[in-house]
Amino acid sequence: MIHFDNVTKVYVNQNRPALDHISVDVDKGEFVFLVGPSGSGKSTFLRLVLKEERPNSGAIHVAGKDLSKLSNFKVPHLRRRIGCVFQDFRLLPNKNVYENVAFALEVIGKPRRFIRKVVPEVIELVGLEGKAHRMPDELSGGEQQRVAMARAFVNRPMILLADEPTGNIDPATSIGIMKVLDRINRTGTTVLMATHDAAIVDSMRKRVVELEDGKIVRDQSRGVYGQAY
Ligand SMILES: Nc1ncnc2c1ncn2[C@@H]1O[C@H](COP(=O)(O)OP(=O)(O)OP(=O)(O)O)[C@@H](O)[C@H]1O
Repeated sequence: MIHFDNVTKVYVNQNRPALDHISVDVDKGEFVFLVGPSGSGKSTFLRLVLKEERPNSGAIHVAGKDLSKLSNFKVPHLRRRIGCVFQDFRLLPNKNVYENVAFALEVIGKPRRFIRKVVPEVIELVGLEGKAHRMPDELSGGEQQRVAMARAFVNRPMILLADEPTGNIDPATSIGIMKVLDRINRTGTTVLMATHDAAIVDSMRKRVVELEDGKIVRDQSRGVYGQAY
């Protein structure tokens, strides 16, 4: 589903590569944690998957497509098939829960009847039933992140990228967020989550890919956050 072959990314005006000869394969339906210190290249990895950045060398395939051969006008199509969740939720503040989720489908031209059917289903999947008419500022941080996950998932993406989704959320609430991500993963969506949250990584026991200075220093199935010596 995601295939990096000897990928190097050096940002303009940086002498050190953000990613340095990275090769990794993520299969369809996998759940992978991307861990590593600040600046190790996690966000760069996610941006390359979305073709928000281009590598200096190496090849990237996402869902069978060679991103270097994907023309600019096809990039939005790729991004439609990849849901994204961020640390800071990024909800539309003047739209309620239902409208925030529905908007993701409206902008890609889905019919109203379809939207009316699937939005309530996804709101229920993330555990927000009964809160569809709340505005973002009437929700807790954990609830806002559930809305962001519903919005990312409502179009049934093949991949969900999550960049520090529990970064602004207390530990007890984070467990609920991870249950939702796990539920999304169980529908067959490949989940790639960059995180510093050791407790979450240790409790989930999923594949862990660790970056350090742009290099993969560990790739462990059913892994933990820190190195298991
Ligand atoms: N747009 C950019 N321009 C120049 N350098 C950048 C840019 N984005 C990231 N970098 C550099 O690339 C390296 C990797 O950064 P990246 O954001 O991928 O790390 P990260 O592991 O996601 O860090 P964090 O955990 O703090 O989010 C760092 O040295 C960073 O300073």
